[in-house]
Amino acid sequence: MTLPSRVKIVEVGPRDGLQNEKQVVPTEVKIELIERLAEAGVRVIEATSFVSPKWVPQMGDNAAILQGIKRHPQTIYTALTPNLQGFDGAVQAGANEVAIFGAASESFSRKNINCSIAESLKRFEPVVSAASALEIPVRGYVSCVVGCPYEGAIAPEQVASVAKTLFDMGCYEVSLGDTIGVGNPDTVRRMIDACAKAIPIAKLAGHYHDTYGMAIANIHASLQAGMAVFDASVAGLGGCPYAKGASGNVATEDVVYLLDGLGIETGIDLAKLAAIGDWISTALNRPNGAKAGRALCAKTE
Ligand SMILES: CC(C)(COP(=O)([O-])OP(=O)([O-])OC[C@H]1O[C@@H](n2cnc3c(N)ncnc32)[C@H](O)[C@@H]1OP(=O)([O-])[O-])[C@@H](O)C(=O)NCCC(=O)NCCSC(=O)C[C@@](C)(O)CC(=O)[O-]
Repeated sequence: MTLPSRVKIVEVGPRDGLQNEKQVVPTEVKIELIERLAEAGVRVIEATSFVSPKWVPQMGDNAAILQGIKRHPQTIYTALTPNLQGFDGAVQAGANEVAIFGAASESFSRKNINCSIAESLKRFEPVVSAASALEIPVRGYVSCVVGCPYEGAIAPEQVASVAKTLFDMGCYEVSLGDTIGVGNPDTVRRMIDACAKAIPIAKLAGHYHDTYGMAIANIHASLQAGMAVFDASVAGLGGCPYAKGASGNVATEDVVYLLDGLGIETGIDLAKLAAIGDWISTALNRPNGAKAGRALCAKTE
């Protein structure tokens, strides 16, 4: 299979990355992060989530973020919305796009959004209808697409079934989340192949956490399967509250380095991205999780 000539990167650092930070990250820092990412050429940024602040206090400043950012005219600013309450908040604050998030594991669904998979899918229906009435695109997520911290291995057919339900409901794209980063090129490829039987591969995205250092290899395997949309987090921000020692999403710098090397366009300026990763890591007082970012910054010191 020939690799795609262009890949869409969905930057999830401001949401998926920061939601796990123990310390409260000042709203101004989040806003600066989002603005700098857009300035570096990132065209889709998951800026925040409209979830219960009791569940995820770090995202409690969601409206202030969306209302406070200086917007780049070509960048889409998205937000997670688990229900109508979240959707209404996101729309009022000016989200260009929203995302609903389900799981392929019953136990994870209950821990994450306090309901079964079937209940979650029912709860998403009115969100998709309301979004469709306002012509707001909806993205779908499926978590635990390879493994679950509570249930172990997850069958590819189970992932495909949830992904297809989200797609049929009206999600324009379904992002497949290896939430705890246990996938390898083989298991990820089998999972993608099962999903691609149900949904066109062009409508699927890869969302790989890098807990065991497999994310870049999984992205390469996904490119070979024909996937051309990947979620990533600058500086590899994030972690998983359900897996001890888990690291965050694959670092955006590492993904762009790979794609640049393969001659695949992203529109993102890698040098600027590396500088952002260095800055946010310092601001959060945490190690920079981007290997390519660290190497590039070391060269300019
Ligand atoms: C889904 C709920 C809300 C259900 O939570 P619940 O407690 O079952 O909800 P409820 O409807 O019974 O409401 C309880 C309270 O929450 C409030 N509430 C209800 N909805 C909202 C809302 N939208 N915004 C703000 N507040 C809300 C509601 O108003 C009420 O407030 P009270 O009357 O007690 O004061 C909760 O479980 C929740 O917020 N979960 C969020 C979990 C989360 O954000 N997880 C991380 C994101 S998913 C992820 O990271 C995976 C992903 C996407 O990256 C892919 C991957 O890597 O796998």
